[in-house]
Amino acid sequence: MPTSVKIFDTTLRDGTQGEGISLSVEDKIKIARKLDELGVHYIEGGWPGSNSKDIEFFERTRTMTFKNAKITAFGSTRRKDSKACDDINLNRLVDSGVQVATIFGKSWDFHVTTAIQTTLEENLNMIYDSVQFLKSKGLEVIYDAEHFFDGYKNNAEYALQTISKAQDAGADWIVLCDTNGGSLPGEIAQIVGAVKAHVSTPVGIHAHNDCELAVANSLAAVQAGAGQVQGTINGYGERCGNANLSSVIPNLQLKLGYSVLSDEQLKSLTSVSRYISEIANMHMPINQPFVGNAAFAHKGGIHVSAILKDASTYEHIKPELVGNKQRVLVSELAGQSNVLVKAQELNLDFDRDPQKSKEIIEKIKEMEHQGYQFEGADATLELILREAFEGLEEIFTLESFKMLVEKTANHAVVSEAIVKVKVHGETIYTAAEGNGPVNALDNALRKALIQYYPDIKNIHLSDYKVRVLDEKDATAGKVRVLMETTDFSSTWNTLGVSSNIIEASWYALVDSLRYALLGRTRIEREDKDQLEQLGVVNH
Ligand SMILES: CC(=O)SCCNC(=O)CCNC(=O)[C@H](O)C(C)(C)COP(=O)(O)OP(=O)(O)OC[C@H]1O[C@@H](n2cnc3c(N)ncnc32)[C@H](O)[C@@H]1OP(=O)(O)O
Ligand SMILES: CC(=O)C(=O)O
Repeated sequence: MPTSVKIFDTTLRDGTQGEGISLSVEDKIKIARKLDELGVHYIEGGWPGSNSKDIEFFERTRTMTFKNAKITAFGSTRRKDSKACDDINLNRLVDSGVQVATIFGKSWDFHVTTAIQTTLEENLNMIYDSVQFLKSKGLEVIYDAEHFFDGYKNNAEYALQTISKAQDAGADWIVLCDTNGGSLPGEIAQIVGAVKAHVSTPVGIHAHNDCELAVANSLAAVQAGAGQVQGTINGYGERCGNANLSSVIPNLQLKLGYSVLSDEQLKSLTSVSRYISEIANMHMPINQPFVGNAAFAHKGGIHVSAILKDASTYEHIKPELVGNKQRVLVSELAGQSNVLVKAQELNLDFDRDPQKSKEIIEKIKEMEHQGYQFEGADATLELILREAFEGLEEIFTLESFKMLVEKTANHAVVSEAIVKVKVHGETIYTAAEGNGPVNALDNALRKALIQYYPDIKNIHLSDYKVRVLDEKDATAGKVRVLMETTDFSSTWNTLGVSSNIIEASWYALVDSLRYALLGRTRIEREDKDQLEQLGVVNH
């Protein structure tokens, strides 16, 4: 049985077959560089026979140096009833300049007769001729046996004949594909075992996630003798995606003891996975195992109390092993421990005053009962904690505000806000228009404050969400406004709750400015450092 496993990353090929993902050549190159730093062994860059973007990717990468990974180009076996040497796709693989070609061929008799509409014999010839042609050009050849598991279940003898043909023609790897993602781990293990008894060529696995089992199936295949796992970062890919390498890799290395990456490389997994989600412009689920923001976040008071004694009470691995970190959330489910940990995180000067933390917990629970929810509003929570532990200076006080919203038959809606605030003992009136009432209020408040706090010109509202709260007693008829503000190098979130949407927005707005003016925290700086490392923040 192998003790090491090769990782074949297909984020740039099968990953881009996922709905909503489209990468430019520049994006692909950035991702390839990151994957190489992570330490994957193969990077499948695309299909040169498919489009000019992929041809350009290979043109550019052929002169680049990769420390760890081999770049591979993807294609299919030759078209039916033709010669391999005349096949455009196979020639594009050779012309791409890669040293490794990955081609897929049919294993399932039903696909041979229905999808490509040829004979079982001709399909065997297509496989043999194509692998042999690429080998004759000096390439390492990875043969992806498409639909192998479905083919084996339907006609095991034929499925085995197809991979024997690839082996006879000199394939370096035979990768068994669960293309439709419908197999279960027990079946995968049994069939990989049967294949291992049939061929001597090293075997790999390529699993799709249609039953949410791609990671489990990949692990089962490795345990049955597969030495290569194909997958994508964050599980991107056709339909429900491919095996998620951000989970496959740590499971193989930390749970099953296979050698995959170095310890240092494994520590970059979280940042690589988040970097790729940024470049792909795909939302990263917070609860993604190992690398998600919530993968080691503790909310329940019981959990937090225990992790303070020993983190392994509620953590299956040390988050640092994969470059993630522990987080403690404060909410209505919190106990005193949550507040103490949060206060420590914020570097607050407190002397473990149990009475004070108890009061804060009570206050937070009451506010959550009224509709506040602090998990998404770290800045508002921080202001509450700073206020309680350190006391905060008042940057201004509201005397009043008024809103005017006017719509005439012939003109678009105009919003205007008039604000009266007291700053440093002086009362200031301002009025401003905006493209909506909240924008007008924001503009008027800034106008009042800018002479005292010129820094606010650099901050902007970047997101605004309103949620109508459930009809529970305390929250009936209320809305919760969540605001995101940015200074283009960091962002922070604040929150307001009221039965009036303008008042809720006001609370969130005031907190967003207070937070900006009262100084960023260690956490904000850390996040910024992390984003800089990821290359997401530009100066
Ligand atoms: C399991 C997988 O994920 S495989 C990868 C799937 N990815 C993609 O398809 C993305 C890239 N694809 C493309 O850009 C295009 O489909 C191309 C350029 C490859 C082919 O385009 P076209 O020539 O217009 O063919 P089209 O896509 O309509 O049909 C596929 C053809 O390939 C044939 N084909 C399918 N699999 C194979 C195979 N393993 N070996 C040989 N031929 C095959 C089909 O029979 C069909 O031929 P037909 O037109 O004679 O019926
Ligand atoms: C090759 C491939 O992508 C598959 O069979 O799913």
